[in-house]
Amino acid sequence: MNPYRRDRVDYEGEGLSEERAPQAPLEIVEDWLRAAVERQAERGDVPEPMAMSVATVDADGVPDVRTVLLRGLDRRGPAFYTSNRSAKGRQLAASPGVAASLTWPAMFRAVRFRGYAELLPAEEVLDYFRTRPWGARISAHASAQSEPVRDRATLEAAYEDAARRFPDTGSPDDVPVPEGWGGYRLVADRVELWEGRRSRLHDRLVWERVAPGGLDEPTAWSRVRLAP
Ligand SMILES: Cc1cc2nc3c(=O)[nH]c(=O)nc-3n(C[C@H](O)[C@H](O)[C@H](O)COP(=O)(O)O)c2cc1C
Repeated sequence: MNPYRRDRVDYEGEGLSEERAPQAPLEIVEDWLRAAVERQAERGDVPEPMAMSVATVDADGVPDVRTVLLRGLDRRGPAFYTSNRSAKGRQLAASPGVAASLTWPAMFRAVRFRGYAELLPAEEVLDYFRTRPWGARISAHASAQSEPVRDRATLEAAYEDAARRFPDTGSPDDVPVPEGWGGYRLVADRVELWEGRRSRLHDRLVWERVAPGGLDEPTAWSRVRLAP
């Protein structure tokens, strides 16, 4: 038996109706993120509820994708932190089009964004960097993300070197933000909510931007149901 075809789970999402969906997407996206976090706390079957796949395109127009953590969401869009000099950073600098999705299989739910990426301002980056544990802040110095490293020992030596330069004093300011470390906000023009239903007859509601405005502004969005 082909192992990729063995399991067939019928999705039993509670359903996504136009009546219960707001005219602008922010509120329902926030509700779903909150529900995913609560579900993980209660039942433990949604690990890393903020894990978000982020797709970019390279200079040849070939797509790339990787997982990051959604670390902010407001009327402007979802935000994540990373190295701006990484592969994704270089791709976004050349071509800011970006797509992202969060999937919570245990809840039969997914959220999808399309739009363009803008760099997060330095003060937002600093605010977030200060909340990271000391070791994670040190690793940001030790790792030239997406660059080749000779071996694990080289990486660990770079960590030890950064740890000596910026000792742990217990202060959030003991490690500076590394040059080139930052993040992006996905300014969305399209937001989709997907909920799995019986017999693959799923629900899809899509909000498409029709005017300038935040994810919370009803006049900026037109909503449509798509066939699953
Ligand atoms: C669950 C999970 C969370 C991750 N979170 C982040 C993140 O928030 N920021 C980040 O730069 N990389 C994160 N990574 C690593 C990325 O997937 C990726 O390896 C890294 O960003 C380099 O990607 P790039 O070479 O395409 O730029 C995470 C990986 C996983 C599996």
